[in-house]
Amino acid sequence: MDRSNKPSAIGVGASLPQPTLSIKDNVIEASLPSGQSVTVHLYGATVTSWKTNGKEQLFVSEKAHLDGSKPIRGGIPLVFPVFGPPPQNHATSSLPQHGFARNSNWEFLGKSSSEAPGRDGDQTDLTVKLDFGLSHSMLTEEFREAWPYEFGLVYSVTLTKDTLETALQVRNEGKQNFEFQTLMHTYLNIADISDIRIKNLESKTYVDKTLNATTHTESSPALAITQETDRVYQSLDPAVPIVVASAKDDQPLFSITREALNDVVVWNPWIEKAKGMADFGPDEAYKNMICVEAGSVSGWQTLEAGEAWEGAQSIKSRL
Ligand SMILES: O=P(O)(O)OC[C@H]1O[C@@H](O)[C@H](O)[C@@H](O)[C@@H]1O
Repeated sequence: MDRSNKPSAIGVGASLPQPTLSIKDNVIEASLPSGQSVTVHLYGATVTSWKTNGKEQLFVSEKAHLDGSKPIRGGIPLVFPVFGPPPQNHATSSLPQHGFARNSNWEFLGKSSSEAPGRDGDQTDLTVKLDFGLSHSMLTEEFREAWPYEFGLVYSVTLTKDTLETALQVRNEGKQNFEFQTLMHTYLNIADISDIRIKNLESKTYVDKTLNATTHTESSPALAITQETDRVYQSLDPAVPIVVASAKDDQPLFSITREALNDVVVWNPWIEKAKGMADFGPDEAYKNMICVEAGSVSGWQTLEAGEAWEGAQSIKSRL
């Protein structure tokens, strides 16, 4: 993941095609000349579409609320500063499930283009990065009271020829330390849940939220999803990709590497839970999604006054 943000040398006085950007009704869309595109709603800075070769790579529920009345059911909602229901007697206790980042209005900080060396020698691959910001003063009064810390978030969404990268920087801009959890709640679009296997989780410890949060060790080298699944895999090596592979030919459909996000949640609501979610639809759509969520959620990150932390994921898709 090169997020060095080198300014584009091409395009200055040259006629090479450049990334395009559109901003309409609080929705930002960027496209690369090679055809890939990404869409981000300012509500939650939620990535709601990522297309490569005209194919949608992210799942969004047909019943998702896109009007800012509810976190968006699909794409990549961002979880911060607490994952799941907040614990009692903690600084996050008064916040809603998964915190406030996914249900706050972010600001668009701008677009930057950069060039990466092309795969075939002298060719250059363009990338486009979109930055979004959220800080204490932008929160609703209710959230400001529930979590009264001076923080700054910068969320960067970078589109390359074959990857989507999302990076979150958390800054403590106040005088007191705070604790946080964060997670990129990625809904991957798949043709059929019975045709995928999740690899590189074998021998890893996980908490099974469908079994009273008991701890287990993964025995499968290629995990099939055959029922409601809600597992928090812990202490993974972020450089080892989590691979969602096709069961038919064992080829990767998605490959996810991370930086400083050592936990991975695997979630599929399955039949009954899907039916029970008012914003999930159609009912059968649980077959077309798998959430593989890179995060830092099994403990708390403590951020001291003036300090910053950064975590990131890079999702590569089969083109
Ligand atoms: O319905 P929400 O708040 O978007 O959460 C969806 C799921 O998100 C997952 O990350 C959690 O592990 C699940 O327990 C939860 O059900």
